[in-house]
Amino acid sequence: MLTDTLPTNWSYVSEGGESIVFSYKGPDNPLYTGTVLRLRKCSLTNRNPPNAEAVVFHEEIMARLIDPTFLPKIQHVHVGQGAELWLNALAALCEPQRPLERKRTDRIDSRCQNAALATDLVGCEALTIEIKPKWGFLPSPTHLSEATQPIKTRTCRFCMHSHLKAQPSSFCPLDLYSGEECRIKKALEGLWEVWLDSDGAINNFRVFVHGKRISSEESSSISKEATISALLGILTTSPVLRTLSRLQRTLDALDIEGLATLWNAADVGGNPTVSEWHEFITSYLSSPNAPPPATPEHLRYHVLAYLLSATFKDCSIIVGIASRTVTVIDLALKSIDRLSKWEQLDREILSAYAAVPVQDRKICVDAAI
Ligand SMILES: O=P(O)(O)O[C@@H]1[C@@H](OP(=O)(O)O)[C@H](OP(=O)(O)O)[C@H](O)[C@H](OP(=O)(O)O)[C@H]1OP(=O)(O)O
Ligand SMILES: Nc1ncnc2c1ncn2[C@@H]1O[C@H](COP(=O)(O)OP(=O)(O)OP(=O)(O)O)[C@@H](O)[C@H]1O
Repeated sequence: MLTDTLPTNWSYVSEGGESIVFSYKGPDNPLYTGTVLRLRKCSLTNRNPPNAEAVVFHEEIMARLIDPTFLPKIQHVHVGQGAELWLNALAALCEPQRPLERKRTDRIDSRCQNAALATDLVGCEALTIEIKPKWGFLPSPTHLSEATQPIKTRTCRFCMHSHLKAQPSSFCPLDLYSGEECRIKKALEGLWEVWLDSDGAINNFRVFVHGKRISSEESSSISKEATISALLGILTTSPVLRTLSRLQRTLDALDIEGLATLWNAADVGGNPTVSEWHEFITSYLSSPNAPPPATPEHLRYHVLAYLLSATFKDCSIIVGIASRTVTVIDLALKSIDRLSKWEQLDREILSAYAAVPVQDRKICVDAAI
């Protein structure tokens, strides 16, 4: 039980929209040494399932799509007796280290009895880099409307979304996923620039030194050239980015536009059970490049595929510089009730980008087309 450890044994690492993560720094313990603790946060927008379900999804479903060598080991843990007190103490301890914008919106969910322990990917190395690579493909034109087809097949979703958010960036994910050394280098330099310019506010690049996230103001403590060169050597030889873009692409065969046409004609249903996920994965793996036709009777297949694609579009990788390891994190299950949000966001992104004069639009090159 977690409450057998002291809240002070856990040191704040980082957090996302749904979870907050701590690294174990207490006395040697076979259960906790070398692990991080992932706790659920509570906010008005928290839609993720409880951690127990998230662990099953990770261990059973994700492990069928990504070689477990490239995944952290995750296990479910009970917080134990006195959970609320223990979690409140941890919440108070970490508050000074949390980013302001996160403090304003959420906190550790101190009523939650469940948590997850995962392999600590940043605490055991001198230098680790976290990259959120986002969408790694241009959609096939087949299911796009006449209006969006010329735009979506030239500029990638990340570059258009950055325009909508008024966060111009020289980083294009398609460079990072390209498999070509010079393009990956350009992407890494773009990420480095974004890190420096946004002071870490943009979440695509994070740097950890001995398990502590460093701010861009501390960037002089590491060498940019040496770090990019090491990252380049690791990423060009690892299959992880290729796997992620292949999964994203093959699981999103219709684009949200084609999927929306289908769901307007049939009922999407509720969130899948674990056994439905297993059936889906078996069907997908039998012919990943040949999905069923885009007809209402295959809506459920395409919806499940799109949900998984969304997970892979939003995950991150952690690269251990000395260990030369690449590990995929944040493979969180997305809820079916986000479909209409994604359709709406797609419309907003496209309408903002359509207003950019054609000659000023970015041309993103999808190496796999
Ligand atoms: O839609 P996107 O591409 O902005 O992705 C969201 C992410 O935004 P960003 O990567 O900053 O652009 C967003 O990241 P941040 O919270 O901005 O760090 C979340 O990852 C969000 O997923 P969830 O609500 O945590 O399940 C992500 O939402 P989903 O699209 O996965 O629903
Ligand atoms: N196994 C791990 N080892 C070390 N650090 C980790 C590990 N897992 C997550 N982290 C750190 O904690 C942060 C938050 O974790 P995670 O991305 O899983 O949370 P999230 O709330 O689901 O994120 P998002 O809102 O982006 O979906 C990560 O960005 C990473 O910096």
